[in-house]
Amino acid sequence: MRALYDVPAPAKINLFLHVTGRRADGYHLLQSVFMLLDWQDTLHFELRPAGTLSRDDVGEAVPADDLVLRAARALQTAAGARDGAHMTLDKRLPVQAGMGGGSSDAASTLLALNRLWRTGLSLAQLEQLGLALGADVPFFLRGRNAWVEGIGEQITPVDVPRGRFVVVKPPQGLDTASIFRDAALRRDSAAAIISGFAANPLRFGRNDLQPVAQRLCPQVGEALDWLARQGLPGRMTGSGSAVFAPLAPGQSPAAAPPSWHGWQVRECSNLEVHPLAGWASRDDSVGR
Ligand SMILES: C[C@](O)(CO)[C@H](O)COP(=O)(O)OP(=O)(O)OC[C@H]1O[C@@H](n2ccc(N)nc2=O)[C@H](O)[C@@H]1O
Ligand SMILES: Nc1ncnc2c1ncn2[C@@H]1O[C@H](COP(=O)(O)OP(=O)(O)OP(=O)(O)O)[C@@H](O)[C@H]1O
Repeated sequence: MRALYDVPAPAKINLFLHVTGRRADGYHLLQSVFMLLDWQDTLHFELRPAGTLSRDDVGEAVPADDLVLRAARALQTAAGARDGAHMTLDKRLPVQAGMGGGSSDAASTLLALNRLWRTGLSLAQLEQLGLALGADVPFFLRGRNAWVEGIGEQITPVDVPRGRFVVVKPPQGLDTASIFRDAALRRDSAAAIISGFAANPLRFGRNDLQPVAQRLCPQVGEALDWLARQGLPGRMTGSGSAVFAPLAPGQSPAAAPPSWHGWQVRECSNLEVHPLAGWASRDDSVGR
C-alpha cells in the first residue's frame, strides 16, 4: 500500500436546475443533471502518524478550516482511524462559481484517505458522511454524470453526450445560501422526468436560481449577453456565478472583452466518469 496519493477533484456543471420545494429544515428540494468537467483541483496526501491532520495554506479564497480538513476529520472520527495526513490542495477551480469545487475537494479527500488509512468505508457510508459536508459531495463520490434529486442524495446515472463547453466565471462570486434564501426565488417547479431530459439534454429546462443570481450579480447577465451575441445559448451553473454554453464541433468562443479583468473564460470537455470512480466499495458489508 502506498503512503501518498495525488488525486484530482473535477468540477461539475448543472445542465439544468429546478427547485421543486423546500424541506422543513429550510433546505431546498431540487431536480438537476450534474455533469463532470475536465477542469480540476489537485490534492496531495501523505500519511502521518498519530492522527495529526494538516493542510498547506492555499490563500484567502479558501477558509483555513476548509472542506478538505473537515472531510478528513469526519472520516477519522467515523472510521476511528489512528493515522493522520498532511494534505496539499492545488486550487485551480474558481470559488463561489456553482461548479462544486469545495464539494469535489471533500469527495476526493474522503476517497483518498479511505484508501491511505485503509479504513474500508463503503461508498454508501462515505456518501452519508459527504452529505453532511455539502449537498454536492455524494454526486462526486458516486462519480458518474447523474440526474440528482432531493437535496443531492438521490442520484441516478444518466448519459450525457460527450462534447465541449465554454465556461465563463465573472470576478464576483455568489454565496449559495444567499441565493436560496432570497424571497424572489421560484420554489414550485413541476416535477420533471428523465426521459424529458434525455430527449434534449443540452436544452432541457432552466436554472431556477438564475434570475435571483442575475439580480444579485449583474456580471452573470453580462456573461450571458456575451455568449448570446455569439449565438451561444448560455445558462448559469448551480448557484453561480459561472455560466456555460455547449460548443459545436470545431467552434471556439470569441476572445474575452479587453475590459474583463479578473474574468475566466475557459473551454472544457465533459467527463463520462470521475477519475476516482470505483475507489470505494459499493458493498456495504465491506464497511466497518
Ligand atoms: C445549488 C447547488 O450548487 C447545485 O449543485 C448545490 O445544491 C449547492 O450545494 P453546496 O454548495 O454544497 O451547498 P451546501 O454547502 O450544502 O449549502 C449551502 C447553503 O445553501 C442552502 N441550500 C443548499 C442546497 C439546497 N439543496 N438547498 C439549500 O437551501 C442552505 O441554506 C445551505 O446552508
Ligand atoms: N476546498 C475548498 N474549495 C473551495 N471553497 C471551499 C473549500 N472549502 C471550503 N470552502 C468554502 O465553500 C464556499 C463555496 O465553495 P465552492 O467554491 O465549492 O462553491 P460553489 O462553486 O458555489 O459550489 P456549489 O456548486 O457546490 O455551490 C467558499 O466560499 C469557501 O468559503
